[in-house]
Amino acid sequence: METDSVKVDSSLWVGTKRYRAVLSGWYFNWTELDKKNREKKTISVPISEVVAVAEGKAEVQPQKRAEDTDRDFTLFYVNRTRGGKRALWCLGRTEFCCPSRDLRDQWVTQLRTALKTHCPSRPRRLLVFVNPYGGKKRAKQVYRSLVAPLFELAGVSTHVVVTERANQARDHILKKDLTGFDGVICVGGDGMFSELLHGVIGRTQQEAGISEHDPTVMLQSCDLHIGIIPAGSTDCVCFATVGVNDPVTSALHIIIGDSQPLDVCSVHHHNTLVRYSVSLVGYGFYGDVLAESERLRWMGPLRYDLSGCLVYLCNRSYEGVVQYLPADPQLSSPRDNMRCLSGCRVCSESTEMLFPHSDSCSSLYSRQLSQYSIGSEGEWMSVEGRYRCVSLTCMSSSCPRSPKGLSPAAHLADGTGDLILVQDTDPLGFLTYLHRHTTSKDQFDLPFVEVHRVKAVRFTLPPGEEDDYHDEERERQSITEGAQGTPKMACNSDVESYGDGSQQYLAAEQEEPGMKDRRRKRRNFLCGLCCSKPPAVSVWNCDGELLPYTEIFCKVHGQLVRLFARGIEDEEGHEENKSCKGRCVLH
Ligand SMILES: Nc1ncnc2c1ncn2[C@@H]1O[C@H](COP(=O)(O)OP(=O)(O)OP(=O)(O)O)[C@@H](O)[C@H]1O
Repeated sequence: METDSVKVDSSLWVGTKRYRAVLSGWYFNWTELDKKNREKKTISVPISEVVAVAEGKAEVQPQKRAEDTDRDFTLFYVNRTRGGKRALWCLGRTEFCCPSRDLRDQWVTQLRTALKTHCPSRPRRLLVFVNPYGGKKRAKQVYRSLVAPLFELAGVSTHVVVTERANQARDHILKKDLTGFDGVICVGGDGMFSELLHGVIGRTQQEAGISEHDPTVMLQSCDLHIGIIPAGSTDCVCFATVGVNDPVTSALHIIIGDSQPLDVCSVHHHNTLVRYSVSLVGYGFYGDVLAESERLRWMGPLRYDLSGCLVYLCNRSYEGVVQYLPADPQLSSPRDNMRCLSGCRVCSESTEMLFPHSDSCSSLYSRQLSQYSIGSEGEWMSVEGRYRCVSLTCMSSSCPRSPKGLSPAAHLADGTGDLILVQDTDPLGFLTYLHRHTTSKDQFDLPFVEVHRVKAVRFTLPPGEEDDYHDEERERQSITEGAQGTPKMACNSDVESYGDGSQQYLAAEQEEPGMKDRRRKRRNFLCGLCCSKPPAVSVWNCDGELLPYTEIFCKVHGQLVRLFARGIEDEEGHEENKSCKGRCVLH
């Protein structure tokens, strides 16, 4: 213990037990004392994980009760419990009784001062978007009963918008005055997160005067943090960045101002930005499953299982040419078994490479790295084949069903993505590949699977296939046009312009009728169990949205956005782990 930094040290009572309490440096500790003043068990709470300090015997809403007994104060803090194998966070609460009122006041003042000093980056004001129709339609209730009371307790003020239409949150962030907000929060699923992601990135580029349509441009990193309160039917981004899908855990990460940088992949078709992705850009199996599940939307979350089975039974594979720009293999590899956990060493070293000129990156190591990166983009590789699926992911994409995820050793913030190529194989082989996502077996240890750590990927159709593709696309478009007039595709005429800079392909409400037709058409396009003519092309699944293009260019933008999260804590609930020597410089 650093005795010179001790702020307060006194005896306190918790219930009938006497403790020695010490506030020193970054920690508040209380140690039980027996009748002979011998020290027993110590409880230690980092100041960074203190949620609030209240005078008297206080309780969190909705049973709020604040008895201002002269000599008591209540400490609220992050407490870890077990939710299966994962660490859930809940609100810890301890009432302390001091020998005098003066001492109580001294404790409260010093604890609050320590909070201000050690936690300057906590959010004070948040813009919250609640999707009342996401998941099981419980988002409003989840927010009201589990999250809002915690924000109030911690003194975080909020402006809450209950959305009335798709893309309202994105448009709000792109167009409205956000002065004074420290972050934007979604209460919903991955679709809502994607809205916030597009809004925050678009707005930042708009303010920086950067064109998002230029696939070669270096995008500006976003300062406005994004928080996710999971309340959707798919909450993969939350699971992969926090480790659990639990509204209280997420709310506590937001309150204490955790900050997790996140790589984002931009997807372009020629010179048009199509979408941003953080978890999956997938062609073949994953695209077909999404297309089929859209058709079965009326079934609710069950549709994913059914469409997965149907598409698996269809046994399809597709031709494609995949070009990729490999990442530096000396830093990490998708098969090195280094899971990206909280405080990840690979991510923190990558920060120095991604931002070599920032103040925190002036080490000799970073200067060498920046020399390495300048003018040495690396050589593009090219492979052509017939694939069951082609997937690019910027994170492990773990979820409750697949705790290891699509690429178990992928990193959240190293500026790379993992490209997984599953060549055409027999149905049993492909089933083995899929099944291994749910077991501890290595899904890449199969002869028909390749995985590469990459910075960019380009997908095109082989020369002969293009004609088939254009025939199918023309056929689809003529049907769409017949019903709707001009088809809604991400061409320049569909691009909305905001102010002087940012342009985004605005997907949902405008595009919805056209997309619906294309999806309706895909009922034929998806062949069923006994198709006479298998389709020549699949469709891209980009974080749960169908893309209207087959030929795309994807580029990974390192640490483009920041989430109120800290990555997955290891099984012991500690930040230090095999791949991390300490708290990451990113946090
Ligand atoms: N008020 C609203 N009405 C209709 N759609 C909305 C509304 N608010 C948001 N949305 C859209 O609903 C979609 C799904 O929402 P969300 O991700 O919260 O739930 P989900 O259940 O996980 O989604 P999915 O049904 O795709 O699995 C989002 O893409 C979002 O754009």
